[in-house]
Amino acid sequence: MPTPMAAPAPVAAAPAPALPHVVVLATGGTIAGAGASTASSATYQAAKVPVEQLLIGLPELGKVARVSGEQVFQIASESFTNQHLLTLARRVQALVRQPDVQGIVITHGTDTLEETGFFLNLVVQTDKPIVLVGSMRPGTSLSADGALNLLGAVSVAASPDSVGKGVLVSMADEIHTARDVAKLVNIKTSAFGSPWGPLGMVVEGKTYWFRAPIKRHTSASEFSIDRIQTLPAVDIVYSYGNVPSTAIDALGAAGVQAIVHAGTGNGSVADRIVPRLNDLRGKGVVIVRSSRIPGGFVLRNAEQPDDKYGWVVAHDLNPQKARLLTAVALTQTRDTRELQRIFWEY
Ligand SMILES: NC(=O)C[C@H](N)C(=O)O
Repeated sequence: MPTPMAAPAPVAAAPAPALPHVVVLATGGTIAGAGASTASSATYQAAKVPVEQLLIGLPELGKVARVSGEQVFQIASESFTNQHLLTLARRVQALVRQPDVQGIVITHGTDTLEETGFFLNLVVQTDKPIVLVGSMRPGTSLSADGALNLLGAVSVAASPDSVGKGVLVSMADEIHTARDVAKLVNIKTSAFGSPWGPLGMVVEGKTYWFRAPIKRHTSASEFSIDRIQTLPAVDIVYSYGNVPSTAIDALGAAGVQAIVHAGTGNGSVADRIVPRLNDLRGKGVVIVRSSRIPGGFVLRNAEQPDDKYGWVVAHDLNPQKARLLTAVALTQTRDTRELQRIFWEY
């Protein structure tokens, strides 16, 4: 007769690990937009839907994180100012200092999303994930992209694998470093790209990584929002055939601290513009030579004798990112060698 088997000892179910707490900071944009009909995919009002509604409409978020929301602004991103950047960075810095917060998601209009992301990458001191996300279609549209993008961004912010990778941008299933990414296409939902490729992908709430950022950011940055009260005036002039010096002269008269020249090709500068920039350089204005071409990078002392003129080159940063790095760097130094070191390192 077989001996009866002892009844298995009851196994106490291991308590499920607590989901990470991710704070969604909402700033507006199309991801909070509303159109008149489901056919309105490009005609709509941005910055209409409050953060509570965005989160309630996406119960799937509860499977990847404990999510709380906060409305920081409700604006279209083309209307962001330096003051908005400073206010947002201070709020993000305060939140990442809280031990009960594991990650931050920022919903943002796509038009200047890359600028805000890069600014935060430079000045927020943390290893915790900070992820920016937007959408190209309002939530009222057929095939709206915001909900899946938001779920992806919260998943990235909640993932331990995102720790220490700096500020990220999650759009259309891709994960980019905010340092590299730019809006390259309008209208299409695959609007964002990085000249050196995305870092990874987020699919069904799981992240897949293929590379990591090499440039200095967040906790390895020498800059801190705690030490920045205001940003100095730094503006961009765009170059093209037949370009006059009108814009440069006006910026000089307005007293800007630095001019980012969005040059043609390898940051080339028209012969009649060079002396105008050097006049301003002589008065202490910092000149940063960048390029209007997405991809590639500006070589020092190619096209123009940067050493002789005391100009700085923007490396591979697009003009709008070069503006931000110049402004942040100018809060610490006006020395052009130091500024150039900063452009190589960030
Ligand atoms: N797709 C968008 O979000 C565009 C909008 N104009 C914004 O940047 O706020």
